Amino acid sequence: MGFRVVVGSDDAGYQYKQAIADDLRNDPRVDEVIDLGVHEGALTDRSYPQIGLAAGQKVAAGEADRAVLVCGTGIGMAISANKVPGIRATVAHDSFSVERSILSNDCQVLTLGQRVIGLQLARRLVKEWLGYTFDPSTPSGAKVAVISDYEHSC
Ligand SMILES: O=C[C@H](O)[C@H](O)COP(=O)(O)O
Repeated sequence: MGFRVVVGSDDAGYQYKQAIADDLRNDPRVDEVIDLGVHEGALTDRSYPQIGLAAGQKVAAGEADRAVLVCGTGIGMAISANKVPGIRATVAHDSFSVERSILSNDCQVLTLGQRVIGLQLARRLVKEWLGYTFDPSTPSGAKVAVISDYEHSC
């Protein structure tokens, strides 16, 4: 079974979100692309907090496996998605960080900054990101479990 991937952006990340959504729809590893907007790419009343929170909720509810979110820097999307219990989101603009975000940290959410990196790098990073799967039996699994246990205790 393939990935169900949420995509989302604010106005500042709209063009990259559209390109990444197209790539995902053509990727055989992806079963479903869920586009939470924004859909216009012009000024809207929804910005990174609304989209980041909605994406996090979708993943936390089990309605999607992962999310890739784009804003100007990736920072606001990461902060917003991380407010949803159970979500581990990070901005990552290089291959190694993208790899470790899955293999070390089991992040379900990758965020990118349209004002920070080029489009072709962003597209390549998403492609690489889909190739990694977290293994909870590795030493990293115990570390991520500390975070999950803390959340459950709150
Ligand atoms: O992290 C926030 C994003 O970069 C956003 O796209 C731009 O935010 P701003 O308009 O508040 O600078």
